[in-house]
This record gives sequence, C-alpha cells and structure tokens, in this order.
Amino acid sequence: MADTIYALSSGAPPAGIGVIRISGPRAGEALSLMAGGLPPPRSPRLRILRNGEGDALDQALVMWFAGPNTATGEDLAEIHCHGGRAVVAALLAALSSIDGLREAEPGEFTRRAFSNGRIDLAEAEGLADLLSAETELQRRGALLAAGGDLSRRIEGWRDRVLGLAASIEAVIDFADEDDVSLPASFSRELDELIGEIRATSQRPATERLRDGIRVVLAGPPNAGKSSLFNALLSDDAAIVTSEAGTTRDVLERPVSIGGVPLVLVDTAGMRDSGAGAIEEMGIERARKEVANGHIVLWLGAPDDLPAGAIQISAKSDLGAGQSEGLEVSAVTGFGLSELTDMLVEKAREVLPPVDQIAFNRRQREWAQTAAQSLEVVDTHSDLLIAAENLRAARRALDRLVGRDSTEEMLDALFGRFCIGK
Ligand SMILES: Nc1nc2c(ncn2[C@@H]2O[C@H](COP(=O)(O)OP(=O)(O)OP(=O)(O)O)[C@@H](O)[C@H]2O)c(=O)[nH]1
Ligand SMILES: [K+]
Ligand SMILES: [Mg+2]
Repeated sequence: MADTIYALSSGAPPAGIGVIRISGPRAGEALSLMAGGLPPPRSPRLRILRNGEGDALDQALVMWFAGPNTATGEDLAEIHCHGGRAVVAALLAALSSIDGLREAEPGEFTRRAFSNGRIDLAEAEGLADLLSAETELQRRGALLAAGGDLSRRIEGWRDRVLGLAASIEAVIDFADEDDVSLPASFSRELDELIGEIRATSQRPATERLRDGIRVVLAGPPNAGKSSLFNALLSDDAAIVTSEAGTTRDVLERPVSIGGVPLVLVDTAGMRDSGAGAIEEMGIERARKEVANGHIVLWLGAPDDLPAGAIQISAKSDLGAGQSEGLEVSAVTGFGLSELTDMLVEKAREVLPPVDQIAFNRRQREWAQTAAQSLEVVDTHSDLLIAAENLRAARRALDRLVGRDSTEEMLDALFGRFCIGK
C-alpha cells in the first residue's frame, strides 16, 4: 500500500489561509479523525479540527475527494485553515502523529498524478515551468503545456501514426489478395504529419523562455556598461567608478521588461593592453559572454563591433559619443525606452511563440527522432520495414509524453517542484 502523504501546499506562513493536502489510502481516515467525520464528497464544510488528544486546533474548511478521479489519482483531502504559523504547525504535527502518514517530498503530489496517469510528462514539465514563471510570457508559454495542449497535439500525431501503420498492416495481412493496396492519400498524410512535427521542432526551445534571453553589455573599459546595466535594472547592482577596469567579473541579473524575461549581463571592459592578471581573466569571461549572448549590446567603436551585436552610442549627454548606433544616456535616461523597446522586440524574435505549442530540448529530441523515422518510411520497398519505422515513430512520441520514462528523469523533473506541489 502506498504511503499517505501530506504537506502545506500554499505559501510559507504567515498567510491569510493555508492549504494542507493529504493524498493516499489513509487520507479519508486522517481527515475523519481530525474533523470528526468526513464531509460529503467534493463539498466544502466548516469543521473544528482536533488532534489525537482532542484539543481544538483550528476551525477550517475541509474537502474530501475519493480516488481515483482526483488531482493525484488517489484519495485526497484538503484542509483550508487559517494561515498563521502556529496553526499550520499544529495541524501538520497532528497529521504526523497519525499512523501511516508522512510528510510529502518535493513534487510528490504531482509525481503521483503522473504515475496514476492523471497527467503526462509534458503536462508535468509545463506545470514545473508554470510554477517557476515570473513573467507574463513565461506564464503563457507554460500554460499551453501544463493545460494539456501540447499533450493533445502529440496524442493527435500518435493517432495519425497508428492510422498509417494500420493501412500498411492491412496491405501486409492481405498480400495475396490483389485488390488491397495503400490508400491514395497515404503519402500526402505522411508528408503532412512530418511537416507539422518538423515545424514545431524548429521553434526555439521553451528553456529559452524559462531561463530568459541573455542580453550582454560589452565594450571597452569605462564605456558606461555598468551604468547602463544599472539603469536598465533600476538598481545599483553593479559598481560604477571613473576608473577603467572597475568590472572584472561577469554580473548577471534577471529582469522582466514588457513581460519578457531577460537576463542582463554586465562584463569587464575589453582592452588589448594595460590590464592586470585579474582583469585579463575578466576580459576572457567577457569574450565568452559575447559569444554566448542572445543579444549583445556593443558600447565600443563601430570598427570593433562583434558580429551580430547591436551598436550603442552611450553617454549621449556628453555629446561626444560616436555618431553611429542607438544613442542612450544612463545619466539622463535619454534613449532608454527606445532601447528597452528594441530589446523586447529582438527577444521575442528568438523566443518560442507563446500562442503556439513549443518543445523543451528533451521533447524536441524525441519529436525529431519521430520525424526521422517517418521520413524513412518507404512504401515502394519492403512494407515490413515501413511498418517497423512507423512503430519507431510511435515509440518516440510515447517517450515524448513520458511513457517509459526513467526514474532518474522523473527524479530530476519532480525535484524542481517545491514541497506541497
Ligand atoms: N555623463 C555620463 N557619464 C556616464 C554615463 N554612463 C557612465 N558614465 C560615467 O562613466 C564612467 C564609467 O562608467 P561605468 O559604468 O563604470 O563604465 P564601465 O563600462 O562599466 O567600465 P568598466 O567596468 O571599468 O569597464 C563613470 O564615471 C560613470 O559615471 C552617462 O550616460 N553619462
Ligand atoms: K569604470
Ligand atoms: Mg563596469
């Protein structure tokens, strides 16, 4: 018999209310012990909750859901209590003293939902992204996966693969009867399916949305990189001085601009000579960031503009900047709104679209494997081989939504969740 688990599923107390969830075979018994009986299924009831000694702990809304049609697929109880620290602590202590109950591990409720087939892996991954979403775009992108849109699309592809496989198998099974042949639409349907899978795989991976677009500020010493970094963040995160070589390390800060998740990256000023050993190491790191940045803002001379970087003419208030590039001043704020508009526009170009489904890297690999198997389906040669390739495509799509996922993979995914989720 599975353990019965419980945890505070709402945020850290003190809070207005606290939500405690209990899932597993003894959930009903536990709620009944504390509330003096079970409420009718799926109907909230106000009850006095007591511990084993009969002390009243809180008056709370309690709910009871009998498995398997519940969020976790198991018997599930919820207590909506007052969110004070002592209230929550007393209720959790009372639960811990009930036989067969233990505190849930991070993500364990969701993991049970997955094991019991209530959600698939793509939905669980979407849920992890949704819980960590800090910006509007992240929320919208994650919701498509968490809400099952992605899974339904994969399920649709899988059905189409099965349909194609059935056509081939019919021809194989009735090989001696002349009039059985593949439907005329077979290759068109196959091509359409490959086209859809390829098109979705070509969209940027959802990790980009989750991790943010890296915007690297680079240029020679004293160009005003750290000042611009601070101005974009509206925070004095980086040290600014008039001394060349102030910034040595890479400094990064996430920021949401226009709902778009960006990671601003300040770097050491690049110069060819005169830098000490520490600054040299900083310059080396700066070069790496320039190479890896999704967007690079170059505050140096146009002649040195790194490939793909955007020319910025900093310190525009001094009037001495180069004439080329977007003029900005960290001191007066001139040009900053143009700069942020441009960053949002460029970032959206390299982010996955949030109104269409997109894959994370793991999902994309399986989708590409499926597409590759479909691309070698050749109905003009051995049909047994064609059938095997369709089976391989179906298996890859199964992997994509987490049929036969490994324990390590599940540990890694559900470890991203917090306790109570
Ligand atoms: N007038 C004016 N001064 C600025 C502006 N931005 C930066 N400065 C000044 O320029 C000097 C260097 O600024 P930083 O932001 O430290 O430049 P940096 O590129 O980060 O320098 P390093 O980290 O040493 O490479 C400081 O004295 C700043 O106050 C600006 O927009 N206008
Ligand atoms: K400086
Ligand atoms: Mg600096």
